[in-house]
Amino acid sequence: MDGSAPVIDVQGLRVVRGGREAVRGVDFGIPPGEVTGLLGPSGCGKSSLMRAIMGVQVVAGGTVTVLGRPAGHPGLRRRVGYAAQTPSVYADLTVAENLRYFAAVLRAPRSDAERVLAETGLAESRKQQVGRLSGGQRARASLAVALLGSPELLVLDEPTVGLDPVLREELWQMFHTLRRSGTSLLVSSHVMDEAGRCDRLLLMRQGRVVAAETPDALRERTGTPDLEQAFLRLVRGGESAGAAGPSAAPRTPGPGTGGPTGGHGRHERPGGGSADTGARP
Ligand SMILES: Nc1ncnc2c1ncn2[C@@H]1O[C@H](COP(=O)(O)OP(=O)(O)OP(=O)(O)O)[C@@H](O)[C@H]1O
Repeated sequence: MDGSAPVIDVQGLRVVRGGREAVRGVDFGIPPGEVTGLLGPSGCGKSSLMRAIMGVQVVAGGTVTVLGRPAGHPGLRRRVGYAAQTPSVYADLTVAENLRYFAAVLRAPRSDAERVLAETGLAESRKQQVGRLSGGQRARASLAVALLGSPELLVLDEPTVGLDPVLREELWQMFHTLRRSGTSLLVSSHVMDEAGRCDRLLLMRQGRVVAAETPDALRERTGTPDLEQAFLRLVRGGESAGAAGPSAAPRTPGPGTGGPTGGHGRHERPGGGSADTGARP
C-alpha cells in the first residue's frame, strides 16, 4: 500500500440501528501516522461508525475501506487492533492468561504478550485476575489485547471513559508513543477536552460528520481557540444553514473501493456487542 494512502476511507456510509439511522451518509478519509479523534456527544453514532470500520456492523449503504481492503476482510485481522467500549477481556482470567489466549487466537508471536504487558505498564499486574483490576488497569488490559500482533491501525472506542485525569493523561501519552512508532490511531471520545490531544478531528453529530480537519484548521475556520466552542459554532452554524452535513468534511482521496463484508474484525471478544440484535453480519 502507498505510504500516503488513507488508512480508512469511508464513502456514503449509512448504518441503521433499532430502526433509526445511526450513521447518515458519512464521507471521510484518514491519513496514516496520525492520532485521529472521533468526537461527538453520546449517541451521535461513533460506536456504529467504528463497528462499520471493523466490519462487524451491518451497513445500509456506502463503502468502508481499511488499509486498502474492504472493512472486515480476513486479511485485516492482524493489521487492525480494536478495543470495543465494553471490556474486551475475560474477567475470570489473569491479565497474562488473557494475553496468551488472544495472542494464540491472532497467531501473534508468543513474545508479544510480554511486549504489550511492558508497553501498557501492566507487567506488575500480570498475575491478577482481570475482574479484580481497577477501571484504569482494565482499560490498559483491553488496550494490551488490541496491541497484540503490532497492528498498523488501532481503533479504540472511548478508551478513557470513566478514568481519572491522571490515567487519561497516561493513556494519551501512550497513544502518542504508539503513533511515533508508526501506528495510526482512531480514538473516540464524547469529551471535547480530549480534542486538543489529537492530530486530526472527526466531529460527529446526529449521525453526520460535521468536521474532518486538524484542531488548528478547525480553530481558524470557526474563529475560536476553544475546540468545544468551535464544535458548538459548527453545530449552530449548520443548523441555521439548514444542515450540519458532511459538506464540511474534506475528503482525502482514497481507493474508494470495496465495502463491508460478512467478515469479522480482528477478534471475537466477550461482551463485544453480541447483544446488539441484528447488528452483526
Ligand atoms: N444495540 C442497539 N440497538 C438499537 N439501537 C442502537 C444500538 N446501539 C446504538 N443504538 C442507537 O444508535 C445510535 C448511535 O449509537 P452509537 O452507540 O453509535 O453512538 P455513540 O456516539 O457511540 O454513543 P456513546 O458515546 O454513548 O457510546 C443511537 O441512537 C443509539 O440509541
